[in-house]
Amino acid sequence: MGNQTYKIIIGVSVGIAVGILIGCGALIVIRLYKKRSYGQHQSRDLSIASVPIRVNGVNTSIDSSATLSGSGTNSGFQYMAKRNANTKDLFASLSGIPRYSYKDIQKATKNFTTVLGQGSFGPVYKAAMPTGELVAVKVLSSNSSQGEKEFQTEVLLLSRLHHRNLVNLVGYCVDKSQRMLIYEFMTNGNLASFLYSDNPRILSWEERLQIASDVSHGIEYLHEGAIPPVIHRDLKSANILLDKSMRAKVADFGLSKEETFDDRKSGLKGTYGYMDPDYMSTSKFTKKSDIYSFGIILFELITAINPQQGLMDYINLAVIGEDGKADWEEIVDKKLVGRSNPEEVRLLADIAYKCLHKTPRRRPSIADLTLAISSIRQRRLINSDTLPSSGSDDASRIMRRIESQQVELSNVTSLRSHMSLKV
Ligand SMILES: Nc1ncnc2c1ncn2[C@@H]1O[C@H](COP(=O)(O)OP(=O)(O)OP(=O)(O)O)[C@@H](O)[C@H]1O
Repeated sequence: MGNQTYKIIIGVSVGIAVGILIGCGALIVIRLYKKRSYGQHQSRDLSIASVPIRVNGVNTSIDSSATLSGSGTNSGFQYMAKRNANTKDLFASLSGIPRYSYKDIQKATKNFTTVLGQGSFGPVYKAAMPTGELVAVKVLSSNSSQGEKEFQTEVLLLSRLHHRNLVNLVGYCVDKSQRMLIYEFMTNGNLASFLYSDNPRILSWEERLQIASDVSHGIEYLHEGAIPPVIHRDLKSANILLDKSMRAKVADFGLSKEETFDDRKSGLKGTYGYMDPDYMSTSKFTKKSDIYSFGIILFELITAINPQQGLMDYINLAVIGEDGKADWEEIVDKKLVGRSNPEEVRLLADIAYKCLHKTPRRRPSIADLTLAISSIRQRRLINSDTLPSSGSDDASRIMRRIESQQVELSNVTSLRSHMSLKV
């Protein structure tokens, strides 16, 4: 009897021990499996995030594993280039857009004679392709440290993103050490040159509203049309290009460059005057940082004051008006006085100001902004008989107020530079 009980106890104990062992083993297997599939999911996300895919219906999907090494210092192209010395073929197969030889471009640019501009990437030349199509050729300077990476980003991105408000990439050149990007030609150059240079051509209020609307559509496509979404990171008036009908397109994405801010090498990307203060303090760049930059562009359209030369001070002066409310009339571009509808200016400035909210999540989304801008334009169509509404008395009163604001602004700016000299 005692012996029987002893055997039962041993049997039950062995059974429990085996059960526990099997249970632990199963747990370990499940955890390992979960970890592996999470890792695969993460790396798939990374590869997708580094290569946005357009949603225009054309099947341009590429093997995302080709870009897996896009994270870190090696881009997908570099990784593939190591596996295959023939980089030209790789670009062709990955981007799906035409590749040209150096000789083709040399001929099309008439040996690089007509310079359209100079960016941090290198010079931009005008060219005529054999089909007669006019294009702009961006030549990557050999001393551009960020250049190769930016070049690859631009080709990968732009070959997938197509929208009427984005500057189209129509070709590229990879020929020995030469790297060039070929874009559709934008006859009227960049928006900044209309606002800040001695350009005699004045942008009308209607044109400014149209430009605001075009840009918001371009950003809306990047933020909400592309899968996964694309954040531009360097929205500014110099990156808004105008075609022959003064319709605007967003340019230069993928080419965001390392810039120093406040003379400190910070690794922040973007351009001083357009950078979201929240991004500068957290280093976290979101769609709402693009919204901030778009708000600055809207204020540029309203005021024609350069963000790198006191635009924010100017805006703040208007906000601390006598009654504590913003007085946007005081900051409108002098060239628009008597030629714009003050109510429309106020509506656009209110929208722009919301984009600058210090808390990113309280800034509007690009879809909200597109809608708001289009409602100003619709309102304009409905009320077209009654515009412009400011009479000549009104106009000279507004002009005097703008002038006094500008004096105030130059006082603020000189006080600031005086103080920074002392520090
Ligand atoms: N597709 C184009 N059509 C016509 N002109 C162009 C085109 N692309 C660029 N340009 C001209 O060349 C200039 C330089 O362009 P690029 O994009 O290289 O530099 P950026 O945007 O002005 O400066 P950064 O590179 O520092 O941001 C532009 O300001 C514009 O005037």
